[in-house]
Amino acid sequence: MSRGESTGRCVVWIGRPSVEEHFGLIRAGWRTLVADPARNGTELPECGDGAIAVVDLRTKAQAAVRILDDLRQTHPGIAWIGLTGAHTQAADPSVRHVLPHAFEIIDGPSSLGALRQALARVPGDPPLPRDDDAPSLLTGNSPAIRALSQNIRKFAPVELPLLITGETGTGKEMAARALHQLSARHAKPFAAINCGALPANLVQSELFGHERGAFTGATARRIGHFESADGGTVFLDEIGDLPLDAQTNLLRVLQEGTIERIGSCHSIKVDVRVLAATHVDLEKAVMQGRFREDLFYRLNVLRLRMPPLRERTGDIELLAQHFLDAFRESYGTRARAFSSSARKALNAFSWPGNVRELMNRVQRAAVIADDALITPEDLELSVDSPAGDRDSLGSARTSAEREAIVDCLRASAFNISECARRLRVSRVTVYRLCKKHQLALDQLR
Ligand SMILES: Nc1ncnc2c1ncn2[C@@H]1O[C@H](COP(=O)(O)OP(=O)(O)OP(=O)(O)O)[C@@H](O)[C@H]1O
Repeated sequence: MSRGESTGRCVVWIGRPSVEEHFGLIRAGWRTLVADPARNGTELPECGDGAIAVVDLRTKAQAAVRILDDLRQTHPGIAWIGLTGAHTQAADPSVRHVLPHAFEIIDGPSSLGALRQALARVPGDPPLPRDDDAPSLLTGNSPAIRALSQNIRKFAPVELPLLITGETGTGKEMAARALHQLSARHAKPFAAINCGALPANLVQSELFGHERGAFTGATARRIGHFESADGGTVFLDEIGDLPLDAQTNLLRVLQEGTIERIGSCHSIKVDVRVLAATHVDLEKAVMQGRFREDLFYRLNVLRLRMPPLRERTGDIELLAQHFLDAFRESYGTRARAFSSSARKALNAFSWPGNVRELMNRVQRAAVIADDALITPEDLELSVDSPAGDRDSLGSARTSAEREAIVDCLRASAFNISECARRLRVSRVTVYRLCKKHQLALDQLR
């Protein structure tokens, strides 16, 4: 029993958390119960007085406030944290009215880090962190995952840059966190930066910082991620998206261990280990002149390949059950296991979105299943999956087609028109192909 359980400390999430939010809290040691207005109506999960409510006001705010009101009646004085978005303030006055009573409001795009920090600020015993048992975070027992875990243990203490390759959702960031936690740097910061999500004009400033007046709008000095992670690890996700000028500066960090803030000509020593990840072929990017060759060789000293889920024989059912157990406790769902046809469908499916997609499908199934056993329909999977016959040439073609579509959808930020333009096909064709490959856009994101 964790300290969180013994003191009644838990999170009651009002709304429906994304799978990343859900598992992010569970991994941080928080027992997480969900009151989803779309599913439970106004039914409240059973929680102790030490509970903290996280009220998701980004969508269906009024329904969430109704549940919060009920919870505050049964647990007067319960601390709650509000997650608000662009539309929250404009909503019903009853929603606006409740905001001043929040322990804290997190405004803007969801950030798990900010939520975890806000939860830690609520007075009371924090839960025991579970992040320290890093190797077991990579749930799985397949030969591929066991070999990977061995390599993570081997590479963690080595002070060299490392490149993690693998398809989307295979767990690259998880592996990077495990490498950090198993290294001598574990007590220092771990900074995860998605290079693909940074606006091109802000990349340098985000990574290396800037001086006051360095450019229009730089009204104060800003410390970049490399400086604030001094002594720790910097994880650069989607490294292939880093603009060329930032690549040059990154090379200097790797060669000389120094950075310069924008607008300054002083070098600052930084001691960070750089881990980078890519889901695109960096060798190809080098050949096309989009990625510096010298940087590629610097980063590619050690390499970890994250196996796609379809290669992890035996792990699919294990992971599915692992996620279902967590969702069952959180949602109080009836579903306990998977029917034999659901297991067959899980194993036959090709999982283009890998573990992330599996989590999403299991979450959805756990929420909607009426029975103790989850069916293929609950998972939105057909029993006759197109990937059933994996070794044939036809299957290889199907796989390549599916991968091309997933990559393109991702590169187009899941905008169908943009994806159709890039693939030079009609939007209808993109929809048809998504259907053919059972690509559910909301499960891949
Ligand atoms: N072995 C695993 N056990 C439990 N959860 C996992 C495992 N592998 C991945 N996950 C979960 O799957 C989700 C995707 O993982 P992660 O973000 O690490 O993938 P990624 O390869 O970095 O994805 P992307 O390329 O899209 O950034 C996360 O919520 C992560 O917690």
